[in-house]
Amino acid sequence: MFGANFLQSDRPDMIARVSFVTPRQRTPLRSLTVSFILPFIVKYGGLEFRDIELLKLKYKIWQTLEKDPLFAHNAVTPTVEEQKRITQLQLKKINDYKFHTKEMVNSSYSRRTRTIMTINEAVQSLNPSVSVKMAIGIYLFSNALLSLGTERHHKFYESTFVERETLASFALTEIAHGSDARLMRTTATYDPQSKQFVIHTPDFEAAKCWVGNLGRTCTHTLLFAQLITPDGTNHGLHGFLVPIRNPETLETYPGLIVGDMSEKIGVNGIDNGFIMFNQYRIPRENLLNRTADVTEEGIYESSFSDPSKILGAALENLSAGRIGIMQESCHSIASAVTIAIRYAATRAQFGERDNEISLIEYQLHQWRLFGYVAAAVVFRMYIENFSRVYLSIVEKSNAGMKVDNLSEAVSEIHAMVSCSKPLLTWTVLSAAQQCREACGGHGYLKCSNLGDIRSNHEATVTYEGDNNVLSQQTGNWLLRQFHSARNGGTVDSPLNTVTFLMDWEKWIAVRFRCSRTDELKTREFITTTYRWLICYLLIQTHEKYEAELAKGLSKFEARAKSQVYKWKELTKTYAEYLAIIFFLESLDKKEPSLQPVLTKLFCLYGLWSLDQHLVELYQGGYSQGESLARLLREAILELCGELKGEVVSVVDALAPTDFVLNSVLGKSDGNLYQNIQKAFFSHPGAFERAPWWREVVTIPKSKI
Ligand SMILES: Cc1cc2nc3c(=O)[nH]c(=O)nc-3n(C[C@H](O)[C@H](O)[C@H](O)COP(=O)(O)OP(=O)(O)OC[C@H]3O[C@@H](n4cnc5c(N)ncnc54)[C@H](O)[C@@H]3O)c2cc1C
Repeated sequence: MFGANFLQSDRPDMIARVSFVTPRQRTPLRSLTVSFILPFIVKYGGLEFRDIELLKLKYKIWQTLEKDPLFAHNAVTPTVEEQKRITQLQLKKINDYKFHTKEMVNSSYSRRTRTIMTINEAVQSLNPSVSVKMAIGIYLFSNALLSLGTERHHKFYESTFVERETLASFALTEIAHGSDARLMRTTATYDPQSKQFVIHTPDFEAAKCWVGNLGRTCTHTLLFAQLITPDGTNHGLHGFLVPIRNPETLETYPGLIVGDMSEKIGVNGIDNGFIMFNQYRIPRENLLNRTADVTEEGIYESSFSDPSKILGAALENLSAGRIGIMQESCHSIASAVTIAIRYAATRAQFGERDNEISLIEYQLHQWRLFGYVAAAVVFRMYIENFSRVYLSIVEKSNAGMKVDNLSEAVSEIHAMVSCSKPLLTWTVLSAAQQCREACGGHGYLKCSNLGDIRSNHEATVTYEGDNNVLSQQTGNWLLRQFHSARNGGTVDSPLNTVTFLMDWEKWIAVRFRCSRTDELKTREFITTTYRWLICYLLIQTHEKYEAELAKGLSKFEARAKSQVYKWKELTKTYAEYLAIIFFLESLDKKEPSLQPVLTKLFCLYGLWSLDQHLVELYQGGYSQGESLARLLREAILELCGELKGEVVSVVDALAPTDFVLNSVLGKSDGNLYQNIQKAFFSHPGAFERAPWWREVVTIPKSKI
């Protein structure tokens, strides 16, 4: 049995033998290696033994939903309205299945969150719209109630997270302001007479928009508005719990103009909406008041009595959603490369003397795809390892336990997430495109699923922080650390990601000295080169920024003028370095038999990524002459060749079940052409005369 189906293997007698399937053999892919794959999935799929329960949960969800007709795949894209209806019904059904058991609800923060992430991942790979609906409408909202609200909001937490009776939304973005949240113009003015907040939208430019679940379905929203007290003081953006619709009729309340944003270029199951408030009143208690409150009389009070808890809460709100996006991205890239690699293993084109060979035999095809397979593996282990670290810090902080250097850890995690979400989401987007092209014309079929994977993933580069804007925050943090190290101060890096900057002079003095490709295919070469690159880009970015300031520009202008080739390159490089070091930490804990293939994948990812930085490596004098570029590229091609025999098993270990993968080109049975034929022949109306034929033919006039 392949990949994800291993829990129900029907061939326990299979022998571990990683073989390469040529079209001549056309052995079903199914016959490869169970005993190789089983430990590979359990261990290498980012799952330690103690996570087996989560893995079982994921399969339970997939198997349950596969049997439910509501989750059957459509051969034809339904209308936008129908997609919204099905998505909402699917969400309701998932809630009814109660995958979120009572035990899970009452478990530790870390356990609970990892279970939620597992449920979300399982659902995302089937219908991303449902998982986004769930992530915003249930998890983000209930998390925000816990971290920004107090006891008085607990009943909403119960009805959303536990009972699943409330579906919410998250309203921050406005028509005229998205990335720059400070300038949002929706106001919440306190009225001491009625003890209510009056929410108001001054004009259409201040209408909240893009709000997922708002267009048709949510009953409440978590609204961010400028809090204004009766003395006219604006206290900045605060979170409010705002009722939107009658839960029994789904009619919007008077005082609101709510609309659906119509068709998007992906995730059309989500009803993104816009809203304008006309002096709309909500009770004073609906302010989420953990960090600040307004008294009945209208006095603003800030309650930063326990800063460590507040920081922990802030960390959770900022980062948890983005970590969720990264986990979902790991699933999307795994599905995309599974389809393309299985296709490449079974599809043959050209050859000498009529001996056709599989696409996977072509070096060009390997080079196009294997880097993304390596990225899929490295990212999964990175995010798994990083989530663990992150959740344990938040858990300790929320439990009031002492966390060393909490505020520094919060800043470091924020910097890490702010560049990693861009790296992962962008890489997955280009992987989906490359995989689509690697499957040729058949990849363009809807039933390949590559188009849906690509379009549904695309919005992740924009939401929860536009990638280009978000990653600038990483640059701020990195430059601060570098500035301190350069001036003899300390580097605040409790997670140890840039402690090496304390020795920046040592790292920047390193020079390329290799003469054989073997020397490049090592963790030492890859990590050392990345450290050199980060130091070099820090110096370059710092100097550029200082030069712009020296010209008389403001800090804002100087920062804007230092983005291209400097700041942006720096944050991307740091994100790749993070993936590498977190992967290596996990690798060392894996079973020895898995380490050779994982090491090859690691080296391929590292060198494939460094290939994109050759300009800086030469520009900064890390190497002179042709040998660095030549050896690096030779090493990449060697690794592609070395991985050719193992890559099918690697994607089998990454792949979800066939039902979830939902691709005619990527089925695990390897019967590519039979599966395409089945899809063509079963397509509704495939063999029928066009129903509109009369409109297009010219009937010859009778000559009689
Ligand atoms: C499918 C989807 C779902 C969404 N769901 C929600 C939701 O539920 N709730 C919600 O509140 N919002 C939601 N959003 C909105 C989303 O969060 C915003 O679109 C995002 O924050 C970017 O803001 P913007 O669209 O205003 O882009 P802008 O901020 O206007 O950016 C436009 C472009 O300008 C660039 N740019 C901006 N500033 C700079 C700068 N300083 N330097 C260089 N370049 C810059 C950006 O990189 C971007 O490419 C959703 C969006 C989408 C697409």
